[in-house]
Amino acid sequence: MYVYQEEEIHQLDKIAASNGLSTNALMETSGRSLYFELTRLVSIRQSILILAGKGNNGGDAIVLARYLLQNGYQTELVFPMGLPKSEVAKEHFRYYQSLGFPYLEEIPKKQTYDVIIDGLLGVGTKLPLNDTMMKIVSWCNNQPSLRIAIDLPTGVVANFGEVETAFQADYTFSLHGYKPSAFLLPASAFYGKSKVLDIGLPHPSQWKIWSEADFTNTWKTRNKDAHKGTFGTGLLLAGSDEMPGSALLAGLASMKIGIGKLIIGTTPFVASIIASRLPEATYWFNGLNKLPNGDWPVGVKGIAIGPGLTDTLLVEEAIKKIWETNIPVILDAGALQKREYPKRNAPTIITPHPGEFSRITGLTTAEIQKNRLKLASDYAQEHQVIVVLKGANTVIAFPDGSGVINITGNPALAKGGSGDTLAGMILALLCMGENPKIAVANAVYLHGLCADELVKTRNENTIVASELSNILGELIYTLTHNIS
Ligand SMILES: NC(=O)C1=CN([C@@H]2O[C@H](COP(=O)(O)OP(=O)(O)OC[C@H]3O[C@@H](n4cnc5c(N)ncnc54)[C@H](O)[C@@H]3O)[C@@H](O)[C@H]2O)[C@H](O)CC1
Ligand SMILES: [K+]
Repeated sequence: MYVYQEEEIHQLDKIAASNGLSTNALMETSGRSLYFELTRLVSIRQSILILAGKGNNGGDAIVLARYLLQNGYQTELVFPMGLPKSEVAKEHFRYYQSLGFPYLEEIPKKQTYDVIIDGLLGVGTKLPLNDTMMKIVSWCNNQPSLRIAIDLPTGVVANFGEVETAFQADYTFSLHGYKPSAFLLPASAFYGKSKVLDIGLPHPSQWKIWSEADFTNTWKTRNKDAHKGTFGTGLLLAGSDEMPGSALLAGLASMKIGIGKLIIGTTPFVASIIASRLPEATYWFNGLNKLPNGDWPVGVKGIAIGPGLTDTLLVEEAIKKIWETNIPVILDAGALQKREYPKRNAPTIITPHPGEFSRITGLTTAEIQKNRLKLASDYAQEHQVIVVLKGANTVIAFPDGSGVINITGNPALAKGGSGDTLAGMILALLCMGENPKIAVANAVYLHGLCADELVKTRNENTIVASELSNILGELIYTLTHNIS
């Protein structure tokens, strides 16, 4: 499941056309795929209104209308913005007319329809919508009909989350791949259920949705001759006297996901509180104070620093020392500041929520939320770090420009401690020897999936972060017990 920005779709069409697969052919495939998808939702007795715009989104709608009419569906094709203007849509319109099929230029508003198809605007949308378009969209949204959007709901742009008014779709059938706005609020709320239709183009996209198959294909089972050293030693610098639980939550998550050995660098007070709940970890008293002197526990394969840490000066001193090593590091919570990152031969992973990303970048959270993919990706490439931008549909951007969108998770995660848990999960998978991209993607995926599993039987308000780690075992078992 890949994600494409507007420019990438236009580029792919151009390349296909110059190599012999015309846009006309792609439009035919799009309309035909839409027809087959639609017949799974709509019966032949239902009335269908198809709204076609002047561009290629309207062209897809014309092809769809032809297939529906050829197969006996009660279909009305309307061009409320005027007749097709794009050359390819014109070609399909000519063919449509040659078959004697009818069309209208105004919506017959006295009638109601079982289904309304939105083929008004697609990836060529420029906001704002003009008045006529606004009125049409509002009219559609007030109809009792099932609403289906072609490629994206009119009023939503492909790349960003901004929306004023948009077609409120029940279903959106996206062509070739998802568009970023399907994962960016408020736009994503207009998509309804979305599904990608294959139209025969290749997939050069660097951005994908992390799926269950991605998880199961990459999850490694433990070898029979494994010992605790096989699964790495992690150093967790976390927890302060005011926030002792952060160290516990991150530590629990690390151990329950499978790390071999965990050393928690924290205060004696925090250790005395949490050790009885996490006796499997070892404790390095005042590790944060000792680290700047170069006093290291041996054999550490990964470091997470920040959960529950408040002493910024101490954290910064520790980070300076960490920069001298080639140990993978996760900077979370109290370790997230505006900073430069030195060149190292090990991944640096930052895990900000939008507020923290705002602190790091100087952008407002509203700016960040509208454009999460691009901003995370720009930062990752500029600073050569892995950015885990948390929130609904966590975005993971890699330094090479590629990225992953996670679609597991729900509002149960909007609670203190869930970030600590995620940091612990990432630390463990890194230490267990996983490739950093996969480690981060799988940790984010599992973290969300734990919450999805819990809300199957529980109210989302009532779930606390430690419960995520508690169900990891069963969840991973269910996902992987068929893997040989
Ligand atoms: N590879 C693929 O995925 C394919 C997708 N196809 C479909 O083509 C559209 C994109 O078509 P394009 O002609 O580039 O853009 P649109 O149809 O979205 O609209 C362009 C048209 O609309 C005018 N316009 C833009 N904004 C507004 C506005 N706010 N108000 C009024 N009018 C507006 C603009 O000036 C143009 O005239 C894609 O989404 C798919 O549906 C193809 O089938 C080929 C393969
Ligand atoms: K549309």
